[in-house]
Amino acid sequence: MTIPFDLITTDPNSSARRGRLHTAHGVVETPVFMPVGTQGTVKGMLPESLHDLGAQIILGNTYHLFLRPGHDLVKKMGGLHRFMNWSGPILTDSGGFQVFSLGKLRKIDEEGVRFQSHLDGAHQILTPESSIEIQQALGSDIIMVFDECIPYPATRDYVIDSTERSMRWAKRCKQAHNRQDGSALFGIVQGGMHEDLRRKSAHDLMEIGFDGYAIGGLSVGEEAEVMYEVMDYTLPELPADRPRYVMGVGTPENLIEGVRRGVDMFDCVMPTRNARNGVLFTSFGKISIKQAQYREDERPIDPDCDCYVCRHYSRAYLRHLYQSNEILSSMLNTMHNLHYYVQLMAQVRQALDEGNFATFYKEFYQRRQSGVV
Ligand SMILES: CNc1nc2cc(C(=O)NN)ccc2[nH]1
Ligand SMILES: [Zn+2]
Repeated sequence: MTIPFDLITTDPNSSARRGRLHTAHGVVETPVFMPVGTQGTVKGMLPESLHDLGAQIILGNTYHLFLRPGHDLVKKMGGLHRFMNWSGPILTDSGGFQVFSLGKLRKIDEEGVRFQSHLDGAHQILTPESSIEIQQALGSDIIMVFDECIPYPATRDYVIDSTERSMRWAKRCKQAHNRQDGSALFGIVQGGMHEDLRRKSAHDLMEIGFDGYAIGGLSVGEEAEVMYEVMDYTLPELPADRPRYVMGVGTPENLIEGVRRGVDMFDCVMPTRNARNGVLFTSFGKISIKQAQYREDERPIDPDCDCYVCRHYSRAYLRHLYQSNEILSSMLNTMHNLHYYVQLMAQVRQALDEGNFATFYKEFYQRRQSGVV
């Protein structure tokens, strides 16, 4: 089944849109932030806690689960939903990004990518067909095509050759995708930071036809302004009645700017990875909890946050846990950061429902002017 996407409203003053995505494991209200669960777990979070803070859909990484424990084992255990006890929708990326950022001695050719596992050096190969097979074995609700996330910077010739190959791979993915399990297949726009190549990639994908469209190849070291430019000229090329997903993005500001330009879905390791490094997101900016200034600070991380952590713990305690390298430090910091990201999107959806996204947008930046309290 194609994933029916209801476009509910488009903001009168911008390209922001409110939508609803129907998946085999439930409905996803958009715009949405998807926590990353790389190895079959959102690090430090119980699935129930994820659900309680408002997470709707999570992301699994094909590269990691393929290497360990193996997609055959996960399938044998009933699929990723059952394996990790997450009953909501799961989107799996195709492995394209990780194989380039983690794999060793990669060799790319028309067939796919040969690499050595970062775990044990074993020689492996990922192809469009095997990536789809792995994602279907995992039981993914939203499957991503296998493509190359082009490094930045790259020569125009490299971008042209790589993007054309990724479009050929996208066609092979569509042919390999078995729709019987109710999963959806999303195409991924590449094209580097070149407007003409991005527009052509979008059109090539629409020729093939997908249930949703992602913008890949961003958040690879480019300036935020370049990221926004790519969104500005790529998003209007995509069909309005299909979900748009920007991969690997981003900071809270990136999410708000993406929403304003018409993005429906985001994923990023920033809230979870920063949490483990003691960096906490708040409505007025970021806090590095290890700083001595928080040693006797009895206030919550964010007075405007109603998460479990902010209702029960002081900055002083969270600093103590971090300094002591306690397991609970990662757990509580992650819970707060994910609550911030997920609730930021809930506030965006509410503003779009109430027709005051413009006011929300202005206030989002005003609160950050005041700086950390
Ligand atoms: C953290 N930055 C970041 N950029 C990404 C790009 C892709 C992509 O183009 N996949 N085909 C995927 C994940 C990403 N994460
Ligand atoms: Zn909080």
